[in-house]
Amino acid sequence: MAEIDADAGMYQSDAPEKSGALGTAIDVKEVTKRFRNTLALDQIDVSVPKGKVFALLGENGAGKTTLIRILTGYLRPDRGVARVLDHDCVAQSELIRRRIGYVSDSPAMYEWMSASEIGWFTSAFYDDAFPRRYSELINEFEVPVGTKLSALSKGQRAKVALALAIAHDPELLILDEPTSGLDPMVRRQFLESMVDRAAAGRTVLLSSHQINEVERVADVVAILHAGKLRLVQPLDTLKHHTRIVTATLDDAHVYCRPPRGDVLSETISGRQRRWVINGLPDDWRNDFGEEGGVRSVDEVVPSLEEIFIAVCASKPRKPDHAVSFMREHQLESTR
Ligand SMILES: Nc1ncnc2c1ncn2[C@@H]1O[C@H](COP(=O)(O)OP(=O)(O)OP(=O)(O)O)[C@@H](O)[C@H]1O
Repeated sequence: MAEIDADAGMYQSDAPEKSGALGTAIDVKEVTKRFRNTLALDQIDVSVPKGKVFALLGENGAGKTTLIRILTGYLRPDRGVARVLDHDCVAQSELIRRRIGYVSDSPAMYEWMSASEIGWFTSAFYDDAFPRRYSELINEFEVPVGTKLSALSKGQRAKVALALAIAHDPELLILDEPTSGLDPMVRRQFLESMVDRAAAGRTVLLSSHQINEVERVADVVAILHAGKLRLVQPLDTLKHHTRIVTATLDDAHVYCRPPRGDVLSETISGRQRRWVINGLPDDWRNDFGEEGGVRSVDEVVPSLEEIFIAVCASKPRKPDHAVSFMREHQLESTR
């Protein structure tokens, strides 16, 4: 059972123990981070259930890397609490880094080592199975093992960073733009392996600009916009309950109220009104039943990219209009 907190507009669960059968991998409460004049993160509240591929989307500068750096203990929040695998991200960052796999958007590695040497070096920090898994991954990715990292291509280096992050079979894998630099075949292979990881109960946090790829693999999607978390929803729910509704009016100058639901964006063009609406009720057409001057209405299923653009193109709204937030991955209406 869950309900909407009318003041905060956020989805609140009254049964946190039910938040995913496997528990919670990431729990962030009211996290705020400022760099001088930039509010990089503004009261972020999010919880990621274990066993899910969680995609973090946002424009350049939205705050994705800042959030990831807080989760991995490389940055302290100014306010709020972040926990990963039940450890505090400030006080227990060492523990967290042992238990997770992390690939940053610009992985720093010992350039003078070869792929096999860096695998051997890193294996000292992990279990006995690390060298075997690392070597399997490196072979699968077809990375030359004896060449110095400095002499590898960008894509080959990305593959080494990924193999190092995955080889200890972490409970949580955090990836900041993981597929940039990878060729299409490896990208596909890699993303499919993320789905397999989630099916095996592992959790994956994926920050990416490749929205079409995210759409193929994510269970839950979060959209950050200008430091605010604007939307968190299971992808199925988001796609099932978000529509582009277009109304054609008799007169271009008449006001037309949008149908019920959370209006992510509104576009006015001559006699046409176009809304991207999350949480559109099935009987939305009734909203225009008694409306004079509406000639026709139509609905289209948007792609994730269209939803993303609608969220990011609209002006930031106050928290009381924030789209539903889930603490368990079951669908609950936001209305
Ligand atoms: N160390 C820093 N010092 C000052 N400002 C910073 C610092 N790190 C991040 N910022 C600012 O915080 C905001 C969020 O940056 P962040 O790197 O988290 O965005 P992002 O969503 O990861 O962007 P991108 O998709 O371009 O990687 C930006 O305005 C950025 O300029």
